[in-house]
Amino acid sequence: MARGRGRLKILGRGWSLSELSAETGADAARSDPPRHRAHLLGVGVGCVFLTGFCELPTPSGAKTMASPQGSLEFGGPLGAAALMLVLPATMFHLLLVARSGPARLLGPPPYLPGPEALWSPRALQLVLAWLGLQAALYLLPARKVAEGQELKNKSRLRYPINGFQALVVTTLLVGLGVSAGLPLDALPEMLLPLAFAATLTAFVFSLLLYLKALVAPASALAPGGNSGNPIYDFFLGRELNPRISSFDFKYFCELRPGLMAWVLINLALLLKEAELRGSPSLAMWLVNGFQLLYVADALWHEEAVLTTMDITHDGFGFMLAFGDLAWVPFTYSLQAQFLLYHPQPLGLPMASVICLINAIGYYVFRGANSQKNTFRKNPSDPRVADLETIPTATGRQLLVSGWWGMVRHPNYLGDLIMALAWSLPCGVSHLLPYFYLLYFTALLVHREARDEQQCLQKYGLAWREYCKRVPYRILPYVY
Ligand SMILES: NC(=O)C1=CN([C@@H]2O[C@H](COP(=O)(O)OP(=O)(O)OC[C@H]3O[C@@H](n4cnc5c(N)ncnc54)[C@H](OP(=O)(O)O)[C@@H]3O)[C@@H](O)[C@H]2O)C=CC1
Ligand SMILES: CC(C)=CCC[C@@H](C)[C@H]1CC=C2C3=C(CC[C@@]21C)[C@@]1(C)CC[C@H](O)C(C)(C)[C@@H]1CC3
Repeated sequence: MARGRGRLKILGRGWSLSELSAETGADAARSDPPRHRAHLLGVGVGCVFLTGFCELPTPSGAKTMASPQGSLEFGGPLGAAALMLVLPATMFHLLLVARSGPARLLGPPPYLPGPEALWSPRALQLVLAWLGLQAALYLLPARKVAEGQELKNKSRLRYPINGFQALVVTTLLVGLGVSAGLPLDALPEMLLPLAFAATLTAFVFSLLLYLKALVAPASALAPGGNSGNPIYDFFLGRELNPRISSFDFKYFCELRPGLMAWVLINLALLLKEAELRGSPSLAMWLVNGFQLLYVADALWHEEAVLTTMDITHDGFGFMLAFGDLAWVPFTYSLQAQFLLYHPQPLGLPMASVICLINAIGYYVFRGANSQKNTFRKNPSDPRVADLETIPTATGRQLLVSGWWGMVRHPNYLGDLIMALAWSLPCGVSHLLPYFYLLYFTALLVHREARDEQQCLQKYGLAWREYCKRVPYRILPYVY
């Protein structure tokens, strides 16, 4: 099947963009008996179980703390262990299925990749070089230094606000690289080994973070993630704001390497499509444009991330390290991956409707997030001073009109509307491009429940009053 200058080659169990017809080592590896890989998986699972479920004593010198909820989140150690296997497995499943002919979300993967298809020293070098570049940009002088929320010891950490600047410099560097012959269009063929290298990096990084937390003072530990169970604590993360000098690992990872890698992968998929079919499709343009807007917006409003529960409440462990470094770039680019292998016709009228849906979603998302951030920074700011509020015993107030009087999480609603707009350009013939919408709904429903729990603890009766005044959580009159 040949179109444009490039060629899509069917590999029987999947699609390859390779121009070479010779069977590569990776291809050959696919015919390995799955028995061997099942054995390896078994050994991996065994290790996790051995180290985590024997209720090992708390590592010497470690300070343990009960979760403020009194119970463990994410299903405790068993849930955490399951998630540590299921999340990477899901990511690899999606990467394999997106390039397969049938592209069935719920079917089996087209083949089980062998070690040769996953492991590539070059991919690991690329991942480490990318992290190094982003770390260097993080250290550049910032236009502003922001203070985080007050910590247990009453101090506040300082954070550089130069994420957008890093995005601009990265764009310039990538542009220069591509015009000098950097083969960005080779990236789509490397997604599997890159995702594996990113997962490995996240795992090793989480291990180092876990060890670092053993010597951290008690005041530096997160409210969750310090149960004493190594599996659970490794997953959730023990230290709240792990740093070396002024370099904050969690803040760095949350916004920069993963989000920027996501749009870079999208761009590589767009370039590859242009090479194969003469020009990128309208659907590919929309997906690239919408997601670039989302990432640029996050970096432009970088300071706002300092009030999210990831920064203020959650420790930095495998969940966030893997989420930031591997899950975001390799699964959030799923729609663009799908479109490269399954081109979808999209007319202008439908494209306009989809743009409108994305614009509505963005309007709600940005409006709600900015209203809360403005209010939290300065309640007498003229843009929010007229809004109705409920006082709380902590001295802080809760908004009960404006966006936050419509539902208790209007920002989630806007985000979900955008998620729908990102899937629609992929048509309705496959469920696969709607994975993000389904996963994101589950993530936000769970996140909303965690946040409610935390707010109830923080604000007590005032929160109950807020729930009475604003009865719906995310979708008015439905949920
Ligand atoms: N794309 C992705 O993968 C993800 C995106 N997101 C997005 O990140 C953004 C941030 O989400 P998240 O950190 O979960 O939570 P929110 O930004 O919704 O923050 C929740 C906090 O806001 C404060 N708050 C709640 N209600 C009120 C009110 N009525 N008045 C004033 N303050 C209130 C409380 O904190 P306090 O009172 O202490 O200020 C509460 O803990 C969202 O837009 C979400 O959609 C989130 C997760 C994943
Ligand atoms: C399934 C899994 C591995 C879970 C880990 C969850 C993480 C992927 C997400 C937790 C909170 C996130 C946020 C964003 C990206 C996804 C993660 C890391 C975010 C940076 C996306 C851009 C937004 O504008 C945001 C800055 C508000 C947002 C913050 C939370």
